[in-house]
Amino acid sequence: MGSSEERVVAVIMVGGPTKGTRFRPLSLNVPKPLFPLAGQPMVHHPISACSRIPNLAQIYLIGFYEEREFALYVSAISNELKVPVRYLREDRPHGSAGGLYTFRDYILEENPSHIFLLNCDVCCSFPLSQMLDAHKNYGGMGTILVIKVSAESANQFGELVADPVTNELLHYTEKPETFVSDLINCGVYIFTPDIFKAIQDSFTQRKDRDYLRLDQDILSPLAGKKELYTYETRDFWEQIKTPGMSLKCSGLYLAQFRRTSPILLAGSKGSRSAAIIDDVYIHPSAKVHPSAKIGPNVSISANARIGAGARLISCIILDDVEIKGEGDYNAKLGITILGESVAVEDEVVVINSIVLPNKTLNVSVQEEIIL
Ligand SMILES: Nc1ncnc2c1ncn2[C@@H]1O[C@H](COP(=O)(O)OP(=O)(O)O[C@H]2O[C@H](CO)[C@@H](O)[C@H](O)[C@H]2O)[C@@H](O)[C@H]1O
Repeated sequence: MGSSEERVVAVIMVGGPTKGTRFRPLSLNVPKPLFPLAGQPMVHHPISACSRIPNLAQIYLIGFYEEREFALYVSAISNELKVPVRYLREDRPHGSAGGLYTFRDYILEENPSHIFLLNCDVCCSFPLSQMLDAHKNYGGMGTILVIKVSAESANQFGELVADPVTNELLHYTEKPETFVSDLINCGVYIFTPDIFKAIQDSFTQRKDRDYLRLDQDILSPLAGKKELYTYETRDFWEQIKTPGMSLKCSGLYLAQFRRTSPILLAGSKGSRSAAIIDDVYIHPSAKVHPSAKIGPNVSISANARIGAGARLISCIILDDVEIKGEGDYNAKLGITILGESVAVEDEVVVINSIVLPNKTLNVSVQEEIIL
C-alpha cells in the first residue's frame, strides 16, 4: 500500500474525432474510446485499472470529443467505481503533451505526488501499482511502460534503449525509419508534477507553437539525463488502431476476465441456455436462443437478439443487433463486427467482415466492409 503523503491522479488521453483514421468506419455511432471490447467500452479497461491504484484521488479523461459524448458514461462509471472521473475537453488538438499541459491547473489542484498518463488506445493488463513501486525505487521525473516486440513491427512505435542494469531511458526515437531497438513505448507513463515544468520549458523554447507531442518533444530530449526510467511488462500488450485489432483485443480482455472476474463471462446457466465455447460476454439484456452456439471470443452488447441455431465465432455484436434464425440453415458469423441495429437474415453467412449500423444483410458476405 502507498504511504499517507502519496496522492495519485490518472489522466487518460482519449483523442477526438479525426477524419480518415483507420478505425473510423466502426466509430460512426460511438466514439472510439467507447467502442466495446469484451463488452466494456475501450476506456473502461484503463479506468478500472486506475481505480485499483492505492490513494487515487481523480481520473481525468482528456480529449477533443464533445462533452455530451462522454457525459453519460463518465457519470455512470464514477458512481460504479466510487472514483471521481471527469472529462476535460480541448478546444482543438494540442498534441499529447500540449493537451495534458492545457489542464495542468485542474490536475495540480489535487496536489498529486504522482500522475499516471495512459493512452486510451492500448490494450494491456496495466500493471500500474508495480510501475509505481518501480518508479519510486528509480527516482527521476517519470517511468515508461515498455515491452519487447518483433523487430519487424517495432517501427510503428516509439523505439527506445534502456540501461540493462538501472533501467534508465538512454535513447528514444519515435517511429524511426531505421531500426533502433525492439523495446517500445507502450503509451503508459507515470510522472511527478515536474513533467509540467518540462513541458513549459519546451513551450518556452518554441514560442511559435501551441502544439507539443509527448514523445518527440518531451521524452526524446529527456533521455540519458537520469530523469526517465523504464518498466518492462511481460504480460500482453497491443495497440488498438484498426477494427481487426479491436477483435483481437476484445479476446485478450475476455481472457483476462477469465482470470480476474469470471463472473462477467457467460457460462452455461442451466439447460435452457445456449452452448458457450470458451470466453464469451453476453449483456444481461441480450436474448440468445438456447439452440445458438456462441464462442470463442464473442462479445454481445445490450438488447441484441440471437436467433435459433445461429453460430458465432470471434465477433463483436453491438447494441440492438438482430440475427434471425429459422428453418434448417442458420446464420453463421466469424471474425466479424456488427454495428448497432444491424439485422442478419437466417441462412446468411458473414465471414471476416464489418457491417456498419442499421444495415440489413440478406445475402452472405466475405471479407467486406458494408458501409
Ligand atoms: N491532444 C490530445 N488530446 C487528447 N488525446 C490525445 C491527444 N493527442 C493524442 N491523443 C491520444 O493519445 C493517444 C496517443 O496518440 P498519438 O497520436 O500521440 O501517438 P501514437 O498512438 O501514434 O503513439 C503513441 O503510443 C504508442 C503506443 O500505442 C507509442 O509506441 C508511441 O511511442 C506513442 O507516441 C491516442 O489514444 C490519441 O487518441
